[in-house]
Amino acid sequence: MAVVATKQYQSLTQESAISLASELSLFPDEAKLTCEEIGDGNLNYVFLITDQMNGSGVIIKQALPYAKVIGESWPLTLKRAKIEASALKKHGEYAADLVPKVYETDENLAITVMEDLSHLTIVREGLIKGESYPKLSTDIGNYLALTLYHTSDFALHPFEKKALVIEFSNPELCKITEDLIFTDPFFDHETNDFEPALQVEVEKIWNNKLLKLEVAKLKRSFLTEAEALLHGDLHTGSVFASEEETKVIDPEFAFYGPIGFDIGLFLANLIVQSITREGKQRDVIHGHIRNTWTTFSSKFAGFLELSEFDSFKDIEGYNAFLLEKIFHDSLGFAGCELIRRTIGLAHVKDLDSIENEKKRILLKKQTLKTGERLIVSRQEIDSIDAVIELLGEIKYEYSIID
Ligand SMILES: Nc1ncnc2c1ncn2[C@@H]1O[C@H](COP(=O)(O)OP(=O)(O)O)[C@@H](O)[C@H]1O
Ligand SMILES: CSC[C@H]1O[C@H](OP(=O)(O)O)[C@H](O)[C@@H]1O
Repeated sequence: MAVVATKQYQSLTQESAISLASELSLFPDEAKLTCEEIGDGNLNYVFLITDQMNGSGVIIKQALPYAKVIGESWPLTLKRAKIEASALKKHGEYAADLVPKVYETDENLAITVMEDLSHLTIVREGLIKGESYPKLSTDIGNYLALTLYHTSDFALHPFEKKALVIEFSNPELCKITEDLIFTDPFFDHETNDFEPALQVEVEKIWNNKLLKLEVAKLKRSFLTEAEALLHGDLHTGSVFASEEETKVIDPEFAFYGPIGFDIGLFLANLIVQSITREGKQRDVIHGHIRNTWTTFSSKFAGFLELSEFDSFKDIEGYNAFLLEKIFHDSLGFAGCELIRRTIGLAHVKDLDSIENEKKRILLKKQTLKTGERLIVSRQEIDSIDAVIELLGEIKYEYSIID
């Protein structure tokens, strides 16, 4: 719904965000509103408007006509705001408790007005501090099964599914992923960003023909397999949580793509945490890795058995084939995410905030190696326990850092 249809796009300030909140009657007349821009992501403004009378708040997220982290030299479509709001609503139809409520949207202003989740913590930040989120992997496993199944050909009439593929066509944001995850890190490209101490490892990646062949296959899958409406950027910075709640935010990269992509990105960001931890601290992350996959796969398998639109659902072996394909795809996509978060344009705080240089470089090398192994060996890795075993092999080298 266009709430202020006559408005031309202008980027909001803290003052104009408050005026907009009043204009949209988001608060009672007597409210005393304050505003803070809290966006720490790469692309958008996020304004938190709070009523000082009772502490209640709303979020106004606004897309800029360029990528915030780069500046005006990287123009970017404002349509991403509509995609994000529509994806939140579509995923909310199936996983209402796991996404923020959307109150208003306005395409001209490229804004989404949504539920304030400030009582929760961004999972990446919390995990770095050692906080634990007991429900995280069950909730994300369920979110993945619910959103990916219910937007797929298994659950939708073919006409409805293809209409959604059109609605969620998101070429500019997909191009970012195609470049930053599936291409640039594997070539000597100007967007790459890594410490000189990684030069030898990076050049090995650039010269690894077998690795590049497998990345090419994964990129092709991303480009061509319109399996389900993906979140499109499901890293631990896109998840808010507490001990009781989990909410997935920021689906502006949503589009119809391969199911394993969302799973792989989430697993990769857990794997980064595993790599940065020692001893027993790793077990909780390994538990989340295992439980994300087992929750997703058991729920998704159950849904497949009930599919209204899959004529082959009772053919022996077919559902097992689907789950195996999703698993191997997920591992490959996880590998690409691990490599791009280490040497590509957009890094992760889990690794970059490690102050001890020797340790940081060693862990980045481990991350690159793990990414490479997941990509190249994904078809041979036959269970989530085998992934955890592979992570366990890192322990020995890790113990020689200090
Ligand atoms: N609904 C929300 N409630 C509270 N804070 C939010 C909400 N959405 C985003 N934020 C804050 O803004 C930050 C950036 O949001 P995000 O959607 O990830 O932006 P970007 O698209 O720029 O990556 C988040 O890390 C979080 O701190
Ligand atoms: C210049 S976009 C880089 C990177 O940023 C996005 O993440 P987020 O919006 O969560 O900060 C996405 O991962 C892109 O690949």
